[in-house]
Amino acid sequence: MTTNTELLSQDEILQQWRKSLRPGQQNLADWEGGRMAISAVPGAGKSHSLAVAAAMTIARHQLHSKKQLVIVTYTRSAASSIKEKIKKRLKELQLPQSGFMVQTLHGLALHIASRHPDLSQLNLETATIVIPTPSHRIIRAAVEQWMIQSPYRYQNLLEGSQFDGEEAEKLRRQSVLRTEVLPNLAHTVVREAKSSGLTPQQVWDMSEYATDSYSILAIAAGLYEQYERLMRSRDFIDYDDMILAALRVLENDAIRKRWQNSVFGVFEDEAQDSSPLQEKLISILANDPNDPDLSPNLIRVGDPNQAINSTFTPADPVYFNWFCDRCKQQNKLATMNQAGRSSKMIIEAANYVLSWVNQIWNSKNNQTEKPFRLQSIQTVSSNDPQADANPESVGQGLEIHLPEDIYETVSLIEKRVIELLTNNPDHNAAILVRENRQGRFLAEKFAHFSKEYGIRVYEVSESDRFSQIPEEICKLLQFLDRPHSPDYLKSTLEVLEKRGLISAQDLNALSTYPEQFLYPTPLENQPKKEIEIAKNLCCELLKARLELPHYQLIPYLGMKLKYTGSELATTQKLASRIYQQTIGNSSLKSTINALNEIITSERFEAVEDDNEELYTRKKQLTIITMHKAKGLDWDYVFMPFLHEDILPGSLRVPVAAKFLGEFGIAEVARAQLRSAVHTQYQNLSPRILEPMQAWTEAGLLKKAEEYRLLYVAMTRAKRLLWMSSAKMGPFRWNTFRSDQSTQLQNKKPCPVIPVLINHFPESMMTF
Ligand SMILES: Nc1ncnc2c1ncn2[C@@H]1O[C@H](COP(=O)(O)OP(=O)(O)OP(=O)(O)O)[C@@H](O)[C@H]1O
Repeated sequence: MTTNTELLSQDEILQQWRKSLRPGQQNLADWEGGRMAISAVPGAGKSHSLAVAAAMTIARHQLHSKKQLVIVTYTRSAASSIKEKIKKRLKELQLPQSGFMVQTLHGLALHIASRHPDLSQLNLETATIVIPTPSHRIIRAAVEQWMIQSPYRYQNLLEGSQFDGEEAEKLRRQSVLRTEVLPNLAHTVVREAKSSGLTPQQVWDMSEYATDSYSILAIAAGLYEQYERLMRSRDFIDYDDMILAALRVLENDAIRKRWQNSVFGVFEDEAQDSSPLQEKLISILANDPNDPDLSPNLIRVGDPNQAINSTFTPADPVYFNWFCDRCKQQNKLATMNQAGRSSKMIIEAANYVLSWVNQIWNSKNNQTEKPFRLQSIQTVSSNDPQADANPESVGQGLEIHLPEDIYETVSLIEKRVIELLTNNPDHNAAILVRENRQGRFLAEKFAHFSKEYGIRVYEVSESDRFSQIPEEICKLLQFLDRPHSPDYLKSTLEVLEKRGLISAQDLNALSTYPEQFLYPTPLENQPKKEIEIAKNLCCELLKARLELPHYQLIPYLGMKLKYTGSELATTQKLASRIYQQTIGNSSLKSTINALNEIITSERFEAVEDDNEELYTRKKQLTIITMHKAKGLDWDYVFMPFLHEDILPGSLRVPVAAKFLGEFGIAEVARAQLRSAVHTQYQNLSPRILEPMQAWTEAGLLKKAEEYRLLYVAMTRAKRLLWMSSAKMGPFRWNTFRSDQSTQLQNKKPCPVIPVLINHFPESMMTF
């Protein structure tokens, strides 16, 4: 492709490039303008062809800094990789590099908002960007405010489906509502409503259509309203505020036209992950300034079958699917269905899973969309330009094991990885897990690989764990500062439970009366063993508070939490930083304040942009979650612990919150908002589902997404896809201890395992 291009004319080079693309990819290169959707399969070369088509468009239309092509991607690393590809192509054509801009959606929004601070009302000099998780203090404060402002609704929740007025139960329910149910609800609805483009007032309006006894949507609207008020008063902004700020700028006719005049068109990658608000922003930019009814110059490329963020972000593949359907009616939908990444066997397995899942989505579920868009992956043609496209399978290509237990799983993987990476040191391998705890367990078991076999083991979630250290320490210090606060006691117990130091139990019951729990009188019944252990641990922590100077408390707590080597080092670093920061004003309170500041402002920087090349080095075994594996590939992919209770799993009502009914309020609110937005999108009046109906819908959406996650994971493999489902495993991974003290239980395999074995009998490796 790059040979001898100096001798060719620009037209000839463009022709060559076009020829180097696969049939589906060529649609992108042939685009002349208007709206277009490209629905692609995993490994189809979306980013590759988007970059080629972008360079061709820039050349054909002679774009420049005042008339640019805007390319939008979802992560900063994807943005920089596409940018490099386009630059290289333009260089070949000897064209300047100024006719385009590659941005993440939020980067683009900030770019627009910061140019017009008066219109965007966004002052980046003073504003702090926050990610409001349920435990974030802004969410907690919104909940407290709401409780004061809506005593009647709060009382109604407290009474739940039945209540006999008993004091201890009342206190327990208060704790559950204040520290679990309402923060979760606030977090979910703020995210869902805001990125769907709804204001608190619009959620209030929707709630008028609801008929449930708690008025869940009215509670949601109230929480959202409080959140917005608090954010404004503290000069905080969240990610959606950036997009809203850009949209406010573009409401101004003259400014909007100026922006539209400077944008030739917009190409969007990973379009299945867009929220309605994001779609709105790029559509406005892509519109013709003089005729908004004209089809916008907008290409959206995505794979709806790889939408795996919809249960924790408001992205929803339904919007991209609708966009595809709209384009299809106008003959503007193209598909990229050839992919060169995987061997034929792996492609067949992935295709089979896709069609089987859609098939079992039986008539009872026919209200919800099917999990997958029906498109099967095809192998590429024999003259495909991709090197080693559809490589030969290694072993059986698909190998399925049913080990006796998770420990046998470990030895099977160990044997296979050592054999494969020793014989093929240029190749790489990954174990894809559903939960971080599984990854931790495997990383511990394989820690000796590097020394004994020269195989590097790289556990990706390690850095995530480090970023939780300040928060965990802070929670414990708050408890030491005010041990009689039920909230602080509960957060401490949660940390201890998460770290496997106490067993899983109803923490609300323990924390309702801190005094009684910490210092029981001899008259009280002998507590159960697990409660005794929790109590003793808490008392030990309190004792240390009296005995140690407070600057030594942080390393002490790190030790008590059984942090390992590098975690301890991080704790030490944290301690010395806090020490520096609080010199001259050193007290437990100032330490907590300093920690709080680190937690609020730095989470944001810790996100994203880890170097993806580190994940795919040769002779390395990467241990990574299925979510994080998206967009990457390895020669050998291992997927252990495929059990039905996790994949596809099901939604559960937490025991502590059962007094509210047989549904989770946050999930219900989200499903209600979602269906209301969908009906509005289709210009109908909002349809608000009944709570049980919404709960069922939420459960189906979760299952559908889990199956898509499985599909994403399977399609990461190039030469070997190794899957297993052990017969015995832990009841739950988050309370599992790897010292073999946890009793294992019988586990049911993920339903696709028997289906795959049945269809591909030669893949079954356990006899
Ligand atoms: N026409 C082509 N010529 C040469 N190489 C290609 C072509 N199309 C795709 N490729 C190569 O195929 C590989 C996969 O492409 P890419 O990573 O863009 O796929 P993708 O569609 O983003 O996959 P996924 O969505 O599964 O992550 C890349 O190495 C890319 O360079």
